[in-house]
Amino acid sequence: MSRECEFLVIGGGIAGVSCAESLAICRPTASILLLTESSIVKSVTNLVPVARYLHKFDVRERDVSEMGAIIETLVDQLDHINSKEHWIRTIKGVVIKYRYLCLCTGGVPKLFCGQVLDPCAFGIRDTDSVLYLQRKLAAAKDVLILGNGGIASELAYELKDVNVHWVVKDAHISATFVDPGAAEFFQLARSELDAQDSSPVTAIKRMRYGEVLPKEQTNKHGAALGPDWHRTFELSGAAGGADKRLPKIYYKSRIYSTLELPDEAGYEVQLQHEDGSKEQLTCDFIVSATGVSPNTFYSCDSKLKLSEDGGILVDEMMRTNLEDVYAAGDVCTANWPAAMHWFQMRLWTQARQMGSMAGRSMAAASEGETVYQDFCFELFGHVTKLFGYPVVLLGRFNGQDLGQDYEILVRCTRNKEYIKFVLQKGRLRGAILIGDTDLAETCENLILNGIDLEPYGDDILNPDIDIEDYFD
Ligand SMILES: Cc1cc2nc3c(=O)[nH]c(=O)nc-3n(C[C@H](O)[C@H](O)[C@H](O)COP(=O)(O)OP(=O)(O)OC[C@H]3O[C@@H](n4cnc5c(N)ncnc54)[C@H](O)[C@@H]3O)c2cc1C
Ligand SMILES: NC(=O)C1=CN([C@@H]2O[C@H](COP(=O)(O)OP(=O)(O)OC[C@H]3O[C@@H](n4cnc5c(N)ncnc54)[C@H](OP(=O)(O)O)[C@@H]3O)[C@@H](O)[C@H]2O)C=CC1
Repeated sequence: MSRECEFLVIGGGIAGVSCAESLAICRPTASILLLTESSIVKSVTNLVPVARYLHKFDVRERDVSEMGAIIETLVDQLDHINSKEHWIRTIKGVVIKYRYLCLCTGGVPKLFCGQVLDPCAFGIRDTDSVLYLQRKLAAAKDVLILGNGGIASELAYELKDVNVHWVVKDAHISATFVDPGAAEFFQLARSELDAQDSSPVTAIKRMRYGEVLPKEQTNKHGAALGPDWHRTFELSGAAGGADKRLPKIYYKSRIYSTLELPDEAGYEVQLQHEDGSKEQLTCDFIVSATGVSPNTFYSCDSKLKLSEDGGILVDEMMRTNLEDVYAAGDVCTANWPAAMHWFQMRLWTQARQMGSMAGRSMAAASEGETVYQDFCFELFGHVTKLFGYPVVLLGRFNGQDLGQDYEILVRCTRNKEYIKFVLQKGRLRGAILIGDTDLAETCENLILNGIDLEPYGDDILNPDIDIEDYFD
């Protein structure tokens, strides 16, 4: 069987859907085909500006058949690309000729034990993997969570009726997103508010995953989960007792070895601490929340250039090294001269921005027009929720790539807000805003305009001075 289209987009995650939607806007009469493994696709909805270039949005799950009249869809799996002759073949043997191809095949969990299937460890990516976690949890008393990023930070405090052993290689929690000060702010808030038996009151309304649960037969290899996914699933263990316990955190530690115990008694895990000492614990299983590897499990007639992290290298127009082949989202690695305030992180926002950029870029190429890179790639911005608090991360919020040559200014009000400014030569280079600070737009302006803040000294974060009025 064979098909033909002008634009072929692979992947029904945020990147693929944003790419197809942007093509449908730019080239409404062209034939656009979205090929995806799972019949549930994700798209952005309720886009709300938090600042001029920073948005928060919900992610909607819908059946691929609801994609609209302009975008054709096919549920199947990409198997092989023939870039010279401009066709691909799917696992089911369908050959699709294309003029332009965009690869948005996302990522897979990067396990600490490599990609080898290990019965004691698994990662979380899609609905399937959470259902697996749920089943394992039902009989578990002790769970080890390895990693210090988004998933570990969410899971460590969300599991109920189970002893959580959280192993992090840093000296503080949630190191991917925050600094030690903010980590302490979260931990204090968590223990104090848990003790009062109330959660921090923050209501960012977002769609919860599973509101549209994939049908059993189409459930495999779906797109990545996202905000609030853990609230949709009952994640309770079998330890009984107190409903929620604080996790036991092992700082500056790594897994040294694992050993399966007889009679399904779980695993004996040896941790190695930074000082070389070892510690032993027993757990039922390990959640390896140790990052993402780009998903490029398909063959190609010519070599796709990959970066060290396995991502498909793309230029500022989202073009790969192969003619008329583009890539976007978690599967790609940005390979253009980075703007002063932007860097890549595998996040929803960037999957959406890259997908849209790829769509615009392919549409322009098809009409012989020139487009320029979107302004969103000038400034890193991430809006999320951690430990119940709204979090905005801007620019080089943790001093990324600034070496030692920067200062930080912090304002913290216990259980309410944590504000950190990263300043270099008097200019704001990044910010962490936790709580309802209303400072996102001001910080965005200060970073982009590069205003010299030296004359204001520490007053810049003086609670009695309204810096919003000062600079807006
Ligand atoms: C548990 C979890 C929580 C997260 N929370 C947040 C958050 O709060 N905020 C945030 O910004 N980011 C979050 N992320 C990250 C975010 O979800 C991803 O960065 C984003 O979804 C990536 O989108 P994508 O379209 O590139 O990839 P994916 O969402 O992985 O989509 C890839 C698509 O490609 C399809 N596919 C793969 N291979 C093939 C093939 N060979 N043939 C056909 N189709 C194929 C898949 O079925 C899927 O539809 C979270 C991730 C996880 C796992
Ligand atoms: N709220 C949000 O925005 C959320 C975002 N996500 C996103 O989903 C994706 C997957 O999340 P996640 O798996 O948490 O990935 P992250 O990239 O967020 O975090 C991975 C963590 O694991 C650490 N790590 C890597 N390898 C090892 C190892 N062998 N042993 C111990 N620690 C290790 C990393 O340290 P180091 O960085 O030093 O290598 C890092 O702290 C990410 O793109 C993440 O950004 C997920 C959940 C929530």
